[in-house]
Amino acid sequence: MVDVGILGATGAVGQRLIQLLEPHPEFDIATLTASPASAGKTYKEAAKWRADTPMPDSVTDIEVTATDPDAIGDDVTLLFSSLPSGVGAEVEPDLAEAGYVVSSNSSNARMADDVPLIIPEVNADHLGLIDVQRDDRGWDGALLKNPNCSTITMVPTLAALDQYGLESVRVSTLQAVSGAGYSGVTSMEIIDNAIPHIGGEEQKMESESRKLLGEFNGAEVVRHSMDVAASCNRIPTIDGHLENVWADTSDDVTPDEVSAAMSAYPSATLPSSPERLIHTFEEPDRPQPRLDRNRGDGMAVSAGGFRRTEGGVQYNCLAHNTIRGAAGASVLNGELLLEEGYL
Ligand SMILES: NC(=O)C1=CN([C@@H]2O[C@H](COP(=O)(O)OP(=O)(O)OC[C@H]3O[C@@H](n4cnc5c(N)ncnc54)[C@H](OP(=O)(O)O)[C@@H]3O)[C@@H](O)[C@H]2O)C=CC1
Ligand SMILES: N[C@@H](CC(=O)OP(=O)(O)O)C(=O)O
Repeated sequence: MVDVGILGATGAVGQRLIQLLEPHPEFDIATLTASPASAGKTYKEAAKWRADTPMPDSVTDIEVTATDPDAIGDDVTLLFSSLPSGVGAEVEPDLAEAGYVVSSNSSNARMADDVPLIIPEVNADHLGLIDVQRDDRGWDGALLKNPNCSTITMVPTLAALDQYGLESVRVSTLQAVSGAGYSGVTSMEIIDNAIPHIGGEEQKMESESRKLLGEFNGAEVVRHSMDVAASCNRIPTIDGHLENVWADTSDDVTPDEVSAAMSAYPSATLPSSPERLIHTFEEPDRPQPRLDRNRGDGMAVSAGGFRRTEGGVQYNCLAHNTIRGAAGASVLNGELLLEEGYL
């Protein structure tokens, strides 16, 4: 078993990380960190537990530490980070320099040239960028990232379509409130409403998807040439981001071929990867957040509503934003690091 720590363990994503790591076959939770206000308290004193399963007994009496290299034990090799991005930008490089391998969910440094941005089923080979990073920065540890939750939902479906020559992608999202965190959107703002703006989200979808589907040539990731434009919207669902995608391809492709290609797209064999990565539906009104977000224990992507367009195909896709889109994505990346010998 590998001793691991969770940075930002008291937050919404931190609690999901505890849910996923407590029963994990390869990882043992050894350290929990949070802000200076929580340091020194037991986890049950520091965390307002809001997850949908009880707080595991094994973490209740762990003393929460500060989030800095001196406060984290030497027995820990892997850190899962769910810090606010400003805090992540300050402390994650120090932790990697101090020898820890950091699998981070926070948005800072996702687009840095020597930081791998990984979805294991899509671009596991980009992990080789860690060797470039260690050479460049002289680190014994490492920093890798999972993408933004809306990007993770769409990219596996695009990866399945790329064989037909992806040229252009247009996407409009309907995002759940959990993506904004517990205090992110008030009930007065979102009930009986939809908010057609999520700061920075569109730019993240446009840039991260081209890095994820790019080619790693041993030195850098050459971005995919497709053109991506996004429009992001908040709606009053709790979990599960639904997205309407228009993808234009250089080759002619039928809706049936697209559905078959997504359905056949291979999953990985890591402990947290779902048996089937993309579930496809024939029913035109699926996937739906409430019905489909928990497929594959929240780690699968769903797609449906396939329709021919002038330049390619239109479809809808969905994933659980705080599992596949956040905590589960970081855990999967940790499993990949272990399998590939980076721990
Ligand atoms: N992949 C994705 O798309 C998603 C990513 N996220 C990202 O994950 C991160 C966490 O989000 P979420 O869990 O909702 O946030 P929360 O606000 O719920 O939790 C933040 C955590 O960080 C800790 N923290 C706050 N300030 C500091 C500090 N100065 N030093 C150390 N620790 C600090 C908090 O500790 P304390 O309790 O002591 O304040 C808490 O544990 C964010 O970067 C968010 O953008 C979130 C959802 C989806
Ligand atoms: N912005 C996302 C969640 C998030 O925190 O994304 P990021 O990890 O890119 O900051 C949402 O609101 O649903």
